[in-house]
Amino acid sequence: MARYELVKRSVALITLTNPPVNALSSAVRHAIAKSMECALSDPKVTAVVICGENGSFCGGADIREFAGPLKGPPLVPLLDAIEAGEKPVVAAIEGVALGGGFELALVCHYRIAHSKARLGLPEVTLGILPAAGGTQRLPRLIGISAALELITTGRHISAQEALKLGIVDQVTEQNACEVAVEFALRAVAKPLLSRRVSMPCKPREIRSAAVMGIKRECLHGHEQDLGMVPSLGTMGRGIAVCLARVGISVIAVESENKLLETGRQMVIGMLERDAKRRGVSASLNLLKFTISLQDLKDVNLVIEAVFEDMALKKRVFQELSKVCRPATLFCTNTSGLDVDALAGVTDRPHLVVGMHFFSPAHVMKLLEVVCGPRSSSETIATAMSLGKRMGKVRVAVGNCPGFVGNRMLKPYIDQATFLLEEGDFGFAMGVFRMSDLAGLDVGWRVWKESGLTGSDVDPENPPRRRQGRRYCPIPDMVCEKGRFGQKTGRGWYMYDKRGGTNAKPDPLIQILLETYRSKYGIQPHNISNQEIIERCLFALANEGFRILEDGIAARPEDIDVIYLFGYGFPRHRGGPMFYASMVGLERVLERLEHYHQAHPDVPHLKPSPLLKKLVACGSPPVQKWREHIKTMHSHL
Ligand SMILES: CC/C=C/CC(=O)SCCNC(=O)CCNC(=O)[C@H](O)C(C)(C)COP(=O)(O)OP(=O)(O)OC[C@H]1O[C@@H](n2cnc3c(N)ncnc32)[C@H](O)[C@@H]1OP(=O)(O)O
Repeated sequence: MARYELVKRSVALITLTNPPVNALSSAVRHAIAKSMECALSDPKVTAVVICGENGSFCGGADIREFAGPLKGPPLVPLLDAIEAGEKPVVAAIEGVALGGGFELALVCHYRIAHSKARLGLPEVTLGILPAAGGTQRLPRLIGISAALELITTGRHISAQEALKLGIVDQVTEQNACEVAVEFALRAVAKPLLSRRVSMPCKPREIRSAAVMGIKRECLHGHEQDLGMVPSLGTMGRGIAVCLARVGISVIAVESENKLLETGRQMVIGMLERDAKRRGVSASLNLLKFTISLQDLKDVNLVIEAVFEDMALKKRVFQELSKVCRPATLFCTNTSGLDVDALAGVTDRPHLVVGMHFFSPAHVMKLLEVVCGPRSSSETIATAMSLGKRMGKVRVAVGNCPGFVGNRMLKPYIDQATFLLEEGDFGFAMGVFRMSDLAGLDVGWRVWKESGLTGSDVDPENPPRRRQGRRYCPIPDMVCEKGRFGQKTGRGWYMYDKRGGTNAKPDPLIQILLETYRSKYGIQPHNISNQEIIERCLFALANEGFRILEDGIAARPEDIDVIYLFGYGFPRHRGGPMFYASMVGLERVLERLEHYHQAHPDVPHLKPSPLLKKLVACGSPPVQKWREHIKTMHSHL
């Protein structure tokens, strides 16, 4: 199903032989895998050429196998391995490269096409989507709009158009295979990194990881021992489960034997339930629990998930630097702290990266991979690839307070609380339910740390203003009453019990609001649904535009993915940035200008320069915004 031969003494020529169009049957995939193994392990081979017999590169999946179950090696890991290989691979495309065949060509480091060749992703015409990397690699190669057009129409393109788009490196009238062999010989000395379309850098393989966390209670109970005896908290447990269920050995670190036993039982229970649901056996043998940091000395990677406190995290990383091997990667699970400040206390800042999991970590799909300015490409690639292995939707983001998701949340929540201050407490769901679920004390602690509230701050001097801008102290007042949300059974709403989920309006909150408004002479007025939506969502999107300008997210689609998978943004709205584009950027700008004029002390309502620029350029569609953004984070 594939012929393997050595030509020109050093080029492995792999010819697919599955007539009539060399489709990727299970036997062909198997033969490609075997041939690639030979080529990569044979020291005589310096380069590889893949071509198809009888003037056809590859017609994609073998439609004759569609009726039966999938057999043989899966295509995606095979393609990834070709791309990641250390010897240049050249695709010699004659006839057709369609569907999976085109995806095979995309993982080759170079593509030579005969002038009569045709390429395309016709999956959509079969009612499916390209699922072997085409939807990721093609946009990276030729940009989102050109790729989307090809993916959504399924159109075949000529070799000339492929050359113009940047899909192929050369078009030839001669035998494409012979041209490709010569090309491969010249490619031997050239670096491969930039030729890998999906990954600018090869990730490390992670076989073992440690997960460590410190619960809040431990923070207060064992202050002297911080960093020396961490313990596994809620996030740590979820992360440990995610790792073990994909076959990675996990050392979970606990602070003391009693907690060790509780943690062990909880993780084992979670893994067993998960395995039962999936009809597989639980991988309990991969788990080890310890109270000794010394046990981490040989792990490939550590995911620190200690309590969200910078001083504590720094101490943990200092300890880890002493214990772990110099090559061990350090990941911090923080929801907004400075990843670079943590990297700075280690002996290996280039090996430090943020992995922001969302709670519960074994359930929530989203993972923000936070790239610090000193994180190496390999470190980022490894975190992205590990996230993929864990089944996460991963988005690489830059390092700033709150990263993307939580940074955008601030203006959104601010607007909701200002609306609460001004008018009707009318949200049946939304910000307040979400805050109750997340825990109101989380934001309260952040505000205290940033000097917005707390015993050092005089709330009346001046009232309802902090750091020169409008400030609503109602959330602080709720927290001061010990109402931290669902976990305490009381928050913005009341619940039937601690940890309960059945939210009911609480008359005490209504009284608190009325007292507050009368103290400050606020006349409540009805606020239209339209104003609520516009102020909250346009402020959210406005911060998204700022994030794009700052190079913290590479593209608006990334922001939308974060909001869809991490923050429950309604799927049918497409995410905050897509929603803004659907509403119309001109309207978003006009409304933000209107609200900023009415609330000049709320800087988040001031339209961002990027939004203004896009409107001035005629409000291009989302996929074109990138062309108008100057700052791009080097890693994203
Ligand atoms: C594994 C990862 C999954 C990826 C998804 C996919 O790859 S989906 C499949 C994507 N590929 C296609 O949709 C290609 C469909 N085929 C065509 O468009 C055309 O057949 C062609 C390749 C452009 C050739 O067209 P032409 O007009 O020259 O010839 P025919 O249409 O008459 O086809 C000739 C014979 O080839 C058989 N054939 C075509 N494609 C496949 C295929 N993918 N698998 C198996 N066999 C294929 C076709 O059935 C004809 O056979 P006959 O025995 O002569 O009838």
